[in-house]
Amino acid sequence: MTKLSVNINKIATIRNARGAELPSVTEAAVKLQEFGAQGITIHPRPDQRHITRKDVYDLKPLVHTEFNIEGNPHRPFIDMVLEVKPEQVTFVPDGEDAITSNAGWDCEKNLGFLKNVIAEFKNAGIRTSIFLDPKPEMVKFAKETGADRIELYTEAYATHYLKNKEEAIKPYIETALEAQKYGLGINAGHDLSLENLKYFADHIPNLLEVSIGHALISEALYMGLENTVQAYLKRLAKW
Ligand SMILES: CC(=O)[C@@H](O)[C@H](O)COP(=O)(O)O
Ligand SMILES: NCC(=O)COP(=O)(O)O
Repeated sequence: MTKLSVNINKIATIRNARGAELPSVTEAAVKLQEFGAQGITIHPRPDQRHITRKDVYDLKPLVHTEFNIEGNPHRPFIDMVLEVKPEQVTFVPDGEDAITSNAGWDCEKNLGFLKNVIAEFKNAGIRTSIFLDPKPEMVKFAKETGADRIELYTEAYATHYLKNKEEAIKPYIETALEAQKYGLGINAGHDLSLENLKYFADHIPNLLEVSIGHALISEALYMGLENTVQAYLKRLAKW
């Protein structure tokens, strides 16, 4: 089964436009779980442009599904996540000024760094995942870091899906098979949508979790959050 973890960054983006509590990030997390979301993902960025540090702490007691915190493991991020103790932390090598995440890790170059960081989270009993481009040759280094899972960075798949979905999915299947060989769990995310999700989920073996935010929250403007979550769950169903 592939779990749907809803990324609520965009709820915080709208809230922050007015600086008050509308819409409420915590209420959205509660409702999304009622509507069937099997996890809540947040990606607090150093400039707190959407999710704030306060949100991270406020959400913790309200997420009874799976709490996934994503981010670049700088010291303040590491300390905060160790204190909050989510079920999963996902490391993303994003620059502070990046509009959104735009690359996976070079695990070979950053091997020592990632090993140390992952060891800290292992000691705390928090599952670790590392954001990875669809490059099969990177998987063996991802394994060496000690991570439990990889998160496939699906931006390239989403971009090329409409032009040639068979070609677009190929490197993802190859990377997933390599990850399976090394005993790594497989997550995926970035720009997945109602349109492109089913094909992805049907072709990636043992896809454990997708985290989806931008498209899901956008689609919910027209369909409502409950209908949208249900529509995503249907795309992931295997019957
Ligand atoms: C790692 C990833 O792909 C998502 O977390 C994405 O980066 C969302 O972040 P933003 O909402 O800041 O674009
Ligand atoms: N890890 C990916 C994520 O959380 C959501 O990415 P997006 O759907 O907002 O592009």
